Amino acid sequence: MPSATAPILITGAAQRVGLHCARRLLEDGHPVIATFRTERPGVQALRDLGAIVLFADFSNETGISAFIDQLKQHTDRLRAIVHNASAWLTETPGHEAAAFNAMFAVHMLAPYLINLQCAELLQRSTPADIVHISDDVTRKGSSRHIAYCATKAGLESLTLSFAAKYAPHIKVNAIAPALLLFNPEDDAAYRAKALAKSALGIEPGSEVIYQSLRYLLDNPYVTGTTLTVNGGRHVK
Ligand SMILES: NC(=O)C1=CN([C@@H]2O[C@H](COP(=O)(O)OP(=O)(O)OC[C@H]3O[C@@H](n4cnc5c(N)ncnc54)[C@H](OP(=O)(O)O)[C@@H]3O)[C@@H](O)[C@H]2O)C=CC1
Ligand SMILES: Nc1nc2c(c(=O)[nH]1)N=C([C@H](O)[C@@H](O)CO)CN2
Repeated sequence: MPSATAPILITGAAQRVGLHCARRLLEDGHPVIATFRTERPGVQALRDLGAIVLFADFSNETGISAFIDQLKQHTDRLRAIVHNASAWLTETPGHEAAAFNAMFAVHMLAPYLINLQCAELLQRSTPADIVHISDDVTRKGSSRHIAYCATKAGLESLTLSFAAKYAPHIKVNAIAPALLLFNPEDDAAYRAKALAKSALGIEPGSEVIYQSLRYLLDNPYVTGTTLTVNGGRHVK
């Protein structure tokens, strides 16, 4: 049975994968602290389910530090931290640096500062985990999402470094999905092309990430690992 005292922090939980995992963690008996940036129906749904829901804008150090201060006013311990918040931005002409900085902040600076400044909260829980949500695209790069891919690759580097730094008390791992959920604006041609990239050829949905998260939380002998959840893109 999960600890009834130490909550699990999951970032970017207003919608889609983060919201699903927050709901599933609550169903499994974990107290949850969820972050949101934009008020969406899912935010109120999590409040109604008993989660502590905190505003967090990880766009810069000021916002990240403000969140950390707010978090520590709500709990003195954590069972796990799940870094799910993410921006999937392309290289828009004239806005490349802004996009890079935005994704560097949310994919690397926020996990880096939160992991450093909140480790004391994880030290008060046994077991204790950090999980980074990365992307299978780091395996080979992306010509259309260069900065996104680079910052997710940086997140996977943080996995290795923090796994070494925090062993043996805190396990640190990553999950690297490929296509999970289409976005509403994805047209039929894009969807067909994306599905054809994997051997299994499906849009699996968010549950495959919760299954992966559950494995990492429950397994006492896995750290410094990135779980590939990509439908077999690498064998296609
Ligand atoms: N969906 C997929 O097919 C795939 C997803 N992934 C990864 O899985 C994870 C979940 O994906 P998905 O659910 O689609 O993610 P979303 O694109 O829905 O983003 C999740 C949340 O991150 C929040 N966010 C973005 N930027 C910031 C910021 N600067 N500060 C605070 N919060 C921010 C968004 O907040 P707001 O509500 O304000 O926009 C959003 O609700 C991500 O890490 C993603 O990179 C990897 C491969 C495939
Ligand atoms: N933050 C996000 N990251 C990613 C998303 C998304 O919607 N939000 N979507 C993808 C795609 O599904 C891609 O995996 C399909 O080729 C990647 N990352």
